[in-house]
Amino acid sequence: MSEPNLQKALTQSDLIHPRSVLLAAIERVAQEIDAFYADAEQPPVFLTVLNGGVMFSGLLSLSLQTRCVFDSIHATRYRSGTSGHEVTWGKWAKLDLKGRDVLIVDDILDEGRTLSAIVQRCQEAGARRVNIAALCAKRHGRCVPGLHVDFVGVEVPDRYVYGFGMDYYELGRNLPAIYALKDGV
Ligand SMILES: O=P(O)(O)OC[C@H]1O[C@H](OP(=O)(O)OP(=O)(O)O)[C@H](O)[C@@H]1O
Ligand code: HPA
Repeated sequence: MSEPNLQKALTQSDLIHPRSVLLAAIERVAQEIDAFYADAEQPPVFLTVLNGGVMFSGLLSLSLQTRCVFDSIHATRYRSGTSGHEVTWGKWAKLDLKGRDVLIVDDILDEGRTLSAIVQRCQEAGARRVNIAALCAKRHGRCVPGLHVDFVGVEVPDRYVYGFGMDYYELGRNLPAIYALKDGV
């Protein structure tokens, strides 16, 4: 493949969700999460999934009333490209998750393999309760059966999406909106 070109990709993409829509969705998700943890006995572990979850995580955390403790992990399946492979682990949480409520915060639910693997590792680490917040969820029928995402910001079409944390060959993560490559690009 030739050198990835973000400007060219943008001409071959559609704007799916502008910043204003995403910020409103994040506010709503924050309220849902606050209601969910209203009776929690201990601060949940707010577990950001690097790299793509960073923008969502930062904005969401600033809108939450819930007192949390913060940690992060890195799991990747797309390895800077646009198609998935097996899950590869970068860093794991520093906090001990045993007996804790864990809120996994990621940018996208696509086929759900990454989030399934993270949930399983949290459970193996002894987490008491594991929940998931995703900025967006892709509309298709290929998601891992049984995976439940508790809090979803917006839906996106079944095309490669980028922006607002998600990359186009590592470019475009700081675009303040979500774009989708047109079919066939
Ligand atoms: O539902 P799935 O099909 O498993 O895909 C979703 C995962 O893919 C993305 O990560 P990616 O591998 O692109 O890593 P990155 O966040 O470091 O870019 C995203 O952040 C999710 O973790
Ligand atoms: O469409 C996508 N865009 C960015 N990252 C992703 N990870 C899974 N699917 C996607």
